[in-house]
Amino acid sequence: MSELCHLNPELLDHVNAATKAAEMPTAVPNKKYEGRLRSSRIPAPPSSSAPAGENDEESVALRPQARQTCFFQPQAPVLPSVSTLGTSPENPETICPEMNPSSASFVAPTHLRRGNEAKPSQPMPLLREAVKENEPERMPPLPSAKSRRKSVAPQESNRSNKRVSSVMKPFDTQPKKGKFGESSRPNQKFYEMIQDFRETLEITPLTTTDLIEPYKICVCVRKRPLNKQEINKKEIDVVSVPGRGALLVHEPKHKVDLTKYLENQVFHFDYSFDENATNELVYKFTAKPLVQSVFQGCMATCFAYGQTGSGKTHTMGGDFTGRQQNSAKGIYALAAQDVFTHLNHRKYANLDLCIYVSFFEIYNGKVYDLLNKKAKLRVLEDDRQQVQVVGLEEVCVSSADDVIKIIQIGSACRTSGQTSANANSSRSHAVLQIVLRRSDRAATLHGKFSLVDLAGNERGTDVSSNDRSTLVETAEINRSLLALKECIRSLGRNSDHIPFRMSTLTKVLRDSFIGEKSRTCMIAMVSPGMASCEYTMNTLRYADRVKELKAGSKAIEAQKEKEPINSSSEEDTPVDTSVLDAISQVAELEENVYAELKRATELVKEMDNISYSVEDGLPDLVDHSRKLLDSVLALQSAVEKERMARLNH
Ligand SMILES: Nc1ncnc2c1ncn2[C@@H]1O[C@H](COP(=O)(O)OP(=O)(O)OP(=O)(O)O)[C@@H](O)[C@H]1O
Repeated sequence: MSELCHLNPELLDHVNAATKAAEMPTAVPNKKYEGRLRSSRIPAPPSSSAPAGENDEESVALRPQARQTCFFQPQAPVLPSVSTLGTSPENPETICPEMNPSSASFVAPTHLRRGNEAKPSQPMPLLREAVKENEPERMPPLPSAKSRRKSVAPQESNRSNKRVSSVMKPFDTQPKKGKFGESSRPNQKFYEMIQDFRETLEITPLTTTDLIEPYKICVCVRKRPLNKQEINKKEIDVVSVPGRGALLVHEPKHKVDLTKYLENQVFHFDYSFDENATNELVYKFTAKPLVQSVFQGCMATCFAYGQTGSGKTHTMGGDFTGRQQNSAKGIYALAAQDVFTHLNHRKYANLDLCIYVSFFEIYNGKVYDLLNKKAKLRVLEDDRQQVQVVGLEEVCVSSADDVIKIIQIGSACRTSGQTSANANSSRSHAVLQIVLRRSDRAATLHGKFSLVDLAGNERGTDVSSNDRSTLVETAEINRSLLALKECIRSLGRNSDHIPFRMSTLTKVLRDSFIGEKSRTCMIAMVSPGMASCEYTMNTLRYADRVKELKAGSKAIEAQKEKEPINSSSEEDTPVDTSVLDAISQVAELEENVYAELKRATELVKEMDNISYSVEDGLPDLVDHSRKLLDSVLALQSAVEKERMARLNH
């Protein structure tokens, strides 16, 4: 589009003239459980013959509910205690365990014992296995619309459906309204369906006594509670965390005839944290094992990933009391405390280590030092592919309190000058690095822990309505998150090729993706509200992709091979990122031209000098003119590519 073409013809003339003058030839420069997650998606029931509007609410809910219950049976483990079913002060919507499913649509299997019942201990099978095994049985032919309510139970004749029918509640005795105390909330029906489903779940929240696995790549998920605003809006919570790494999203759906049903998507990660999990608990299973690895010489990285407002900063930087962030309660500070505990341990005393901290932000592919008034820094790669952030402040620290102060300074610097409406902190990646160096003259690197609060991943791909700067931001965020995923996947495969050059984020974290000494943990944060459902699904799919290729996850790979391929999977649908990539390319080349022009002003100053010698200065002029022309032509070509990409979009 012409308005996007920032190339000034005069600039080209200027460059061409300069080139001619220097007598040079013009040189033209020259990307579970549906899809991948398929096994865990509960597909929509076969299309009903029910006339739209007829007995809609009751009849509709029935079918999906029965299927959901069947689906979840095999994985219902026999587990110790239900805690999340209790009413939480933060989430008054949460159902009390003693509530009985009473909706006309509810079908609850008694064998799915509630957590407060006595159970034998038995490991929970992988959800995806359970789904697979029962897949043919969880979609019995549905009754006709008119007879639906009465005919469902007799039809439950196969193995899994027997279990379902054995616990069916008498429909007609059930109240139609106010079962969950609020008949007036928006999406009340979905709310009831979800609550009914939850009553079938075994809940096993992670506790501090659970085993911590030594993962090379660990991917986990954390659900935050509904916030005040969401509670005021009577938002419904569509995410359930049964524990043992499992998380469910109850996706509200409408059929063509407007009947409502849920698609319950199941994800399985290394750990899943529910809304009651504290930062300390999350820390214990995620970053804490990495601190130890750093003392053993590893390059460890812990990422907080998720949509804006999902809890990344709360997790990494600490929770808020009003506007005051409790920096001592975030993973940053908890890690710092552990670093000093290890440092003082006799096991590591002879290493003679010093601790350094740096804190920077990556916004639109540029690095800004948060410990030096957001000074813009350059990222350089040497011949040995060593990446340096030139001029980055590395502060020597002698206690965890020092680190906490640095976190406060850096966090304040990060958000300074921003209004909440214009906060770019959620559109930038914040990287806190805790570096262990030997106390020798060269301050030899021993280990490094990078803790990364990633930019919000909710940016869309609508290239028609947003302004250019938003598009550049979007392109950069998408690119860096894609690059990050690819780098972690390469690490998981032990691949020789790590595509770290794809983004500034992966460039500066290059050390973290190479070799045996790399350790990575990703905490995917999800918001529980129905309004965030799509973003939540995107977050979980991303995290699932990172996890699925974990090194040594042969069981998962073998399971995948057995699973049928669902061609409608969103995961497998290629996303057209061509426009955003083109925009991103233009932004990068524009920056190059700007840098060359700045250099030109330096040359002008030199020429102003009375002692300037044209003869001596000519090679510099030729060299610079050539570089300038190359960069401008490359920009011109990129602008043209962007125009074409937009036309084809
Ligand atoms: N686990 C949690 N428990 C209680 N409150 C939480 C939790 N997670 C997040 N919150 C609250 O939700 C709000 C948004 O969280 P936070 O700022 O951490 O989100 P974010 O993902 O970092 O967003 P952004 O990308 O915009 O920075 C904050 O008020 C935070 O205190």
